[in-house]
Amino acid sequence: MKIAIGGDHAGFDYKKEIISMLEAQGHTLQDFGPNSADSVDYPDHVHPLAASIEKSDNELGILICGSGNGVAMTANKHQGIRAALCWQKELAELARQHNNANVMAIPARFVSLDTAKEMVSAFVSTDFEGGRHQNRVDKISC
Ligand SMILES: O=C(CO)[C@H](O)[C@H](O)[C@H](O)COP(=O)(O)O
Repeated sequence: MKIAIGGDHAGFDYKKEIISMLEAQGHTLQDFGPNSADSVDYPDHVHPLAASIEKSDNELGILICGSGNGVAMTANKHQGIRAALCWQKELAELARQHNNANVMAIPARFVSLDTAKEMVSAFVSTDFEGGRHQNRVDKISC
């Protein structure tokens, strides 16, 4: 699967580890940065990531920052994005199963690297259930 990844300086260390894990799982990663732990403004990295998913260059997106809030707020400004803030595996699964989330936001300063990896593996391997959920997801885009 083609996956976009990005965030800000607070998620830089986790981003490296998650890229390695996903590539080992056979996925193709497009890294939207940042490329160091130097302080950055997350919208500069989130908007192009979100756009790449909207035009189907990538299927899913992973965003990593300190709290997860700013990257999620930014990504959800894009009509074709459904970004979910997740902090445990079950939320990552439900974001895909019930909400057909195409982006997951990870709060790196509040979850362990192992939890982040577990969430990402769950997110990219869980399918949308459709059915009753499809009607609800269709109504998100007012
Ligand atoms: O919401 C945020 C960005 O999506 C994060 O929590 C940021 O990583 C955080 O605001 C960065 O704070 P810093 O003091 O500038 O490192």
